[in-house]
Amino acid sequence: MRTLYFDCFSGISGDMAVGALLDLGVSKEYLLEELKKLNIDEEYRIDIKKVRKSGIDATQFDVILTEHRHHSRNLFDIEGIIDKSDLSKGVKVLSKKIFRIVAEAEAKVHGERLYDVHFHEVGATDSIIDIVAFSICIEYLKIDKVISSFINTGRGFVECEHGVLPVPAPATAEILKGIPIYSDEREFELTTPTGAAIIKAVAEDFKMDCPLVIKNVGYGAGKRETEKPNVLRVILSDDEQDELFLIQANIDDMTGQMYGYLMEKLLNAGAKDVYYTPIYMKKNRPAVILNVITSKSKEDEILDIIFTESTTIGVRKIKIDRVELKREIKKIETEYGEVRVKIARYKDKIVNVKPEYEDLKKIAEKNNIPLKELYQKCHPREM
Ligand SMILES: O=C([S-])c1cc(C(=O)S)c[n+]([C@@H]2O[C@H](COP(=O)(O)O)[C@@H](O)[C@H]2O)c1
Ligand code: NI
Repeated sequence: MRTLYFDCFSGISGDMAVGALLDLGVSKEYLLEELKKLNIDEEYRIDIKKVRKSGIDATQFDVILTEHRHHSRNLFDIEGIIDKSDLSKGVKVLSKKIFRIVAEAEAKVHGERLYDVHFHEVGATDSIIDIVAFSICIEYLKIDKVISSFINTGRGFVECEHGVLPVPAPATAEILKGIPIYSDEREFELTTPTGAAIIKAVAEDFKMDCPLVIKNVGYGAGKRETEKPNVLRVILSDDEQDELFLIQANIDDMTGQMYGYLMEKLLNAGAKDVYYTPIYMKKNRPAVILNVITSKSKEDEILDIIFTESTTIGVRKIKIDRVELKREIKKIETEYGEVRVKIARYKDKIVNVKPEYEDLKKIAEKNNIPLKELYQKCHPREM
């Protein structure tokens, strides 16, 4: 199961949330392509760049309005923009959920009816883009569960269209009802109504202690420069033990080159291993068994290649378990330069050390030294 943990130690805003998911690995091209499906009657451009925040490499997501038409949109207008787009159903549902959370808070804070609420900044194009972009990114990541830390709201006062407001802003405070908040010494707004609505819409739980195995981390940059890193951190954990399968097929009518090509394609697509076993089939026909070890997550791609690049019309699938030694790759200096070695440990004891073939191959060709000599000379015992 894929779990995403929002570490809101520096609050959360719309652009930080999008920046963090991009930094985690959402395709920028995919996001920009999907956003084209949103027809907003205002010119804008999107700026996505890597920045350094207190030494941390983070992604900054910025919506820059290239024309300044003042928009006063209400929930009905915004739902219309989203519904008329060609965005996926999931993105539309989540985007409208986030906007409704803000609208309900606005209505409560100002004593208005829901559809009479006119958003201030959140109704502006940049906030619409932030919210829809976040929905696109979270769908792209195929997340099963979202957990968040307590929310650092910041403190002090903030100036906005309303005038000067206490932090958390009234709308933010309304949205964060029931959600654990805190503030540190930083005297400014760390969590905005958009950021609060986003985390409220997606997080199933809020806790500071969240044991998980980190698969990947992303950092979304906040605008302000502060001594503490003004970033939103997202942590992806994927506890799905990727099941392994042995896929087999008996083949007797392919040429050697075709077998070679098929093996290369399968390995390049991420098969854990590919090998052929010679057999004799009915009527003593010489043939091979194609053996492909693949993880479940790669299975579809592997099957595509087998059925398009081989002559087989059927495969056998056997679920297998595998016991693997802990491995690490270390770079070490040798007289010929840097060589990577693969180190395998069994019960914390090094049981195998092997220089990386590609590195030795480069050295052999560059220095005109026989490869076998390099394996002997560069064997880790002497390294
Ligand atoms: O846009 C809305 S609805 C809004 C409401 C309030 C209230 O507290 S009421 C405050 N603000 C302030 O505007 C900026 C931008 O907020 P985003 O959520 O659009 O990033 C921020 O300072 C809010 O406190 C907006
Ligand atoms: Ni307001």
